[in-house]
Amino acid sequence: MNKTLRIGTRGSALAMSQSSTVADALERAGYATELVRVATSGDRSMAPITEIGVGVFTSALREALANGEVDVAVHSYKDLPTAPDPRLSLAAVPSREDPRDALVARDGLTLGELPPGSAVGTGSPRRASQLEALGSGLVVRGIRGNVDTRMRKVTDGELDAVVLARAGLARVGRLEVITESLDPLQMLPAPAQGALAVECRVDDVDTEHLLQSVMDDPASRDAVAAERAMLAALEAGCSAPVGALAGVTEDPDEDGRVARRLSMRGVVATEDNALLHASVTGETTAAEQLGRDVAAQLLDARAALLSGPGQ
Ligand SMILES: NCc1[nH]cc(CCC(=O)O)c1CC(=O)O
Repeated sequence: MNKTLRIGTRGSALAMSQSSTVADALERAGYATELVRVATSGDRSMAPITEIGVGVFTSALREALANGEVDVAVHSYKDLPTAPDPRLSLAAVPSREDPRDALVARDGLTLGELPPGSAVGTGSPRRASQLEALGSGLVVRGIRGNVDTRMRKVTDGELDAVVLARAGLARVGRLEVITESLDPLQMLPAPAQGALAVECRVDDVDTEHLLQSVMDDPASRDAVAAERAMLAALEAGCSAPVGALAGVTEDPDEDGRVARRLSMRGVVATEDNALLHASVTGETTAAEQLGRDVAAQLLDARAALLSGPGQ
């Protein structure tokens, strides 16, 4: 392929960093690239994410790709709607960044050190319900905006802390502001947090093969596939906040063959904000089924809870 690959990207610092990573990998492999900025409704609106809905950051980029304005689209995987777009192919899931959520707190404090009554900013119902479930008296405040806007609320003293994706801070070179990377035992990240989705048109097989061979990471792809399958199954069954994290380990068996195993945990909050957890382990070849198994366990636990004792 000797044409220049046009890579569609949002204009935010996070998006530019993500698309540059993809461009750099392609350039290193000997291909010419060009970044093309596409504005999205999510960038133009300051309304809470819970009101403007999923897909606000990704739909304009997907349209530009489907229309042929660009050849490649780079998304934060967790921002993509779970329904596949039949016009597009998920050509690559590059090696995932650290998926944990991160606390940025005043005076270097950790989550456990924040006194009762501390104001913690997040616009995410998933983060809010897991913070409240700690039982340490934290007061969750809704916030939005880019990384700098959110962190300024801590520097200005308006909030005691904010919770952000560690991957977002890593990508904009701000890891030093983190006062604690949150243990997934307490705070499960959003499904696919820290992963990128690199898409091309479904009929553009040359670009599809190129992206796959240059930057697909099967372990990241499988982990994220399990988490997203869990999310999709839960979306069908309830509208509650969802967290999930899968990991892939490679164990040589007795014959020296490498078995790739996937373990994952999931969490969902009930209407009255109790957390339900479930977990599963199995072969990576069944990644999506494993995700659906966790979702089924969570829906069963929720049904049992709602039907009450003795029924
Ligand atoms: N919801 C917005 C969003 N989409 C992707 C990231 C960070 C990078 C990632 O998780 O891949 C963020 C910011 C955040 O949640 O703090």
